[in-house]
Amino acid sequence: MADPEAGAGGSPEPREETLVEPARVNGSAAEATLSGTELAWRPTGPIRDGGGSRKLELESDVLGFQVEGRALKVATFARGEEARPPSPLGCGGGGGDRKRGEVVVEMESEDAAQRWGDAIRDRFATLGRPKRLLIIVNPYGGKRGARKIFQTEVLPLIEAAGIHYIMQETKHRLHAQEIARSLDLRKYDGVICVSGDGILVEVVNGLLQRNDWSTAIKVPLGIIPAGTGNGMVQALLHSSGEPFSMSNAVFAIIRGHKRALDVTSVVQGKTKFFSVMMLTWGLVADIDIESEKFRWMGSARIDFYSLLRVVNLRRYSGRILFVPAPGYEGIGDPVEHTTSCKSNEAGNTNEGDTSNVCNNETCTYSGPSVDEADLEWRSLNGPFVNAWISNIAFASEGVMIAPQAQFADGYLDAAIIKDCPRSVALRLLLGMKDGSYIESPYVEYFKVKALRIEPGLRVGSSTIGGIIDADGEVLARGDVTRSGDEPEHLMAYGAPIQLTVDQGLATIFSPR
Ligand SMILES: Nc1ncnc2c1ncn2[C@@H]1O[C@H](COP(=O)(O)OP(=O)(O)OP(=O)(O)O)[C@@H](O)[C@H]1O
Repeated sequence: MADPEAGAGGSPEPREETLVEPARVNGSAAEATLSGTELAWRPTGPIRDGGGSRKLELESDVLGFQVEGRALKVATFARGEEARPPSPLGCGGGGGDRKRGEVVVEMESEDAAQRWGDAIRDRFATLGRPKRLLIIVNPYGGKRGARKIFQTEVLPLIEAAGIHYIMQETKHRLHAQEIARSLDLRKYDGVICVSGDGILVEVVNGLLQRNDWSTAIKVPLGIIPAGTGNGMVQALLHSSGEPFSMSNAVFAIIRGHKRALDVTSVVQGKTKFFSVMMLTWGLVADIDIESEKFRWMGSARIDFYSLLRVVNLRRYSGRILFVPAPGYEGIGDPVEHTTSCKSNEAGNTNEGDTSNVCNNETCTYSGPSVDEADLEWRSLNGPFVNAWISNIAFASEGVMIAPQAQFADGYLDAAIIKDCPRSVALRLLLGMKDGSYIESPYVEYFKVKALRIEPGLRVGSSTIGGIIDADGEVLARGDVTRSGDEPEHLMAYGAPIQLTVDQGLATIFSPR
């Protein structure tokens, strides 16, 4: 029944009706109340099983519900206990793992149960929860566990939340990009990747290759960690104070909170790659990519190869040019004159709008509009040991590369390791666990609006260069000739590669 007092008190905001109903909650007589997005009940008869007054926040404690006859069955996913006693301060939550549970509210009539079901449905709608998802599963990523993760960790929660879904497995490299390029976005409230970070990046690139890229890129993206590194999930959960776990990643998507995400255009001539995480050149890229040949060692391969690389520390010559963010104008030296890495796109018919590349059939995204004349470039000169250029704080669960990075501040965080002794390089690698390495005098840490790498050769060699890797994809390689099974690299090592940021262009599901 409806509470006649609800909405009284002169509040200017239109308020949802408060529902109050005599019921049996998990078998005990109680008075149930639905007020705003809070479902509460207090016992009206003998208290059983230690039960007293309880409440659930629909937003943060509830996966979904079903109405069956007179019963309203609420699937809970609360921390610690199924539903918590009201806090004297009016706030709940706290630490601890979430556990699934069920609260059965048995009403006196089917009509009442139906009315409550409708009211809860309306209140979920105001929370922006997704109703239909496309879920892309990469059975090949990480330890080849994505299929199982989907079945055992994702599906039970998605089904309890009443979300309709289509699942599609990737069949080959760049398949997720193809899916994103052609999918009918009207059918979905989000695209979820059960994979490593690489598939998320393929989806972003696919969306930006569409004619309708400017609306397509707004589809909320989500990621469930099933890859080798999982930096994006770690960055999202850490920024909200949530521990890294599969269920926290899934529930973040179900709850429907979203945040804007910068997209970086990585450009060399006419070649483009769109990144949402990071680019690395030097020591870390060498460790990441070259250690592949020791995959048989399992996770020890990274530690083993890191040590090997530190003992035989490589330095790379070259230049890093950048347009500093406000507050970082003192880093490096001023540069008199630079020329853009961006080519004049043949067939670009949208003069004055550099966000589009058009030919006769298509009009895709080409990166943010930047007036080169307005930019004041500065530079750092090599030799360098490593360069990280990142939009998010974490490269993987245990590697914090850019502690001050923000998802949508419109800047990239650069952490440049200058020439240093081997013992320092080892300490810096260890300090990447918690981000403390950026305090070293051998590291320049700053934010940029744009950045250009002019990668040079390994110091002491007249032929060998390094590796440039963006979001796990090898963009350019100057160290070896490509082996037969390695995909063709997008860019040439040696020619400049430019990065510019489009602030908050994409959208991602996030716990907060
Ligand atoms: N069926 C498939 N067979 C082979 N490769 C695939 C398949 N599906 C996707 N891929 C490729 O797998 C790569 C890795 O994907 P993902 O990001 O999910 O995993 P990862 O664990 O982070 O990566 P990696 O294991 O390579 O470090 C992507 O480049 C993607 O194109």
